[in-house]
Amino acid sequence: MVNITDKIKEIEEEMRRTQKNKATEYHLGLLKGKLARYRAQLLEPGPGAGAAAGTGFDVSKSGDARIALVGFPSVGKSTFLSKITKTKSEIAAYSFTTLTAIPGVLEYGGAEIQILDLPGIIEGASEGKGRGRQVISAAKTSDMIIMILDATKRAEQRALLEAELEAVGIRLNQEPPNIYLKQKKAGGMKITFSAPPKGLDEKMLYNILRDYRILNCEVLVRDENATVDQFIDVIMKEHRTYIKCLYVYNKIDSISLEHLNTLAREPNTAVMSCELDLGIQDVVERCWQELRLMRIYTKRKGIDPDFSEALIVRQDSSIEDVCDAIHRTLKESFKYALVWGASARHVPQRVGLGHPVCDEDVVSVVGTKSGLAAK
Ligand SMILES: Nc1nc2c(ncn2[C@@H]2O[C@H](COP(=O)(O)OP(=O)(O)OP(=O)(O)O)[C@@H](O)[C@H]2O)c(=O)[nH]1
Ligand SMILES: [K+]
Ligand SMILES: [Mg+2]
Repeated sequence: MVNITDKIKEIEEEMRRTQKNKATEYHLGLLKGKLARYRAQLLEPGPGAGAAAGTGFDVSKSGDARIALVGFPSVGKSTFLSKITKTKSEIAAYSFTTLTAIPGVLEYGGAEIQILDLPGIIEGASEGKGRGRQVISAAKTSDMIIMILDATKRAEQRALLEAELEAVGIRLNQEPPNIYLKQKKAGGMKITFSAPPKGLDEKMLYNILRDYRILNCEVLVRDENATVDQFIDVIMKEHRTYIKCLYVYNKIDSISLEHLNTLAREPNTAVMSCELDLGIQDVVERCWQELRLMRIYTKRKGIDPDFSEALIVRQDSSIEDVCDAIHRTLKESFKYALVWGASARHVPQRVGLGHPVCDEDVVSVVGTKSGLAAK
């Protein structure tokens, strides 16, 4: 049996050899499609693969959100965890000091954010080198990734790590593509472009779909900048995870001011020195902004709201999510809610379950049975 890793290598090699031009773009598109399929197979726990193949570490999610610390060995992941949480994870100058996932809790803005310190990963992690696959699976379960980089190391480290995450279907700081794909039982392929993209055409999509044995389907490409890679991502939707990532360069105490300025200008990037306690609070604030968690204050009838304790809900939450956060059966007796704050057109506004809330809204839930108003 030919090993999947070998097949992947073969395709990557062929792609490197193939010159990119108008005549080869269909062939390259097909190769990309095959590559995506093999990579997904590689991550599926096969017979005898054991738990290490596809699953992460045995740490249950807790708190309002989870952030994973991902990076090469000895960049300072554990040092950072120890700075921002009460958890102490072993710190040392040698690689692979951390061998499992160590969870800590960051308290910020009334929220509890779980921070996952992970073992260092190395090149080839996506193919199973080291604990790479376990680390990556843990990263996939998080709401956000902090990619910690060593400011004293070569610039390629960032692209290398991105490629490892990319290879297992993690898409950093990207929105899911604006392409609709629906598989059907019959009727052939119906491919439509709402605005013809520059890098895609019907023949290319047709070839890839046929290679995936998707012969009956409806496709609508709504984005004129859509790429082949994005189209493959849509086919492989179940294997793709879209996650926010903040790139953090640590150890800036050991580089020149000039180099520091260059690093700090990269997109989605922060710089810090755990050793000198520089920039750490800034990283924490950037995380809070990226997670876009909302603080909702609840209020009982006739009593002032309690501003000392916020209910934390995720971005784009509605009154329904607020109810669920208070109690899982509250919705059943829900009549209406009164809302004060940025989401209310007038105060208080009487709203239903679908009403979207804003950060720092005050909400009072009114139920059909007595005693069910928000705590
Ligand atoms: N100069 C400098 N050294 C740092 C800084 N932060 C951490 N270190 C040192 O870097 C080394 C590695 O730190 P760790 O926190 O163990 O790194 P890690 O990323 O958790 O490493 P692994 O668990 O092995 O992957 C230690 O010797 C730290 O003292 C910093 O801001 N500046
Ligand atoms: K280390
Ligand atoms: Mg560590």
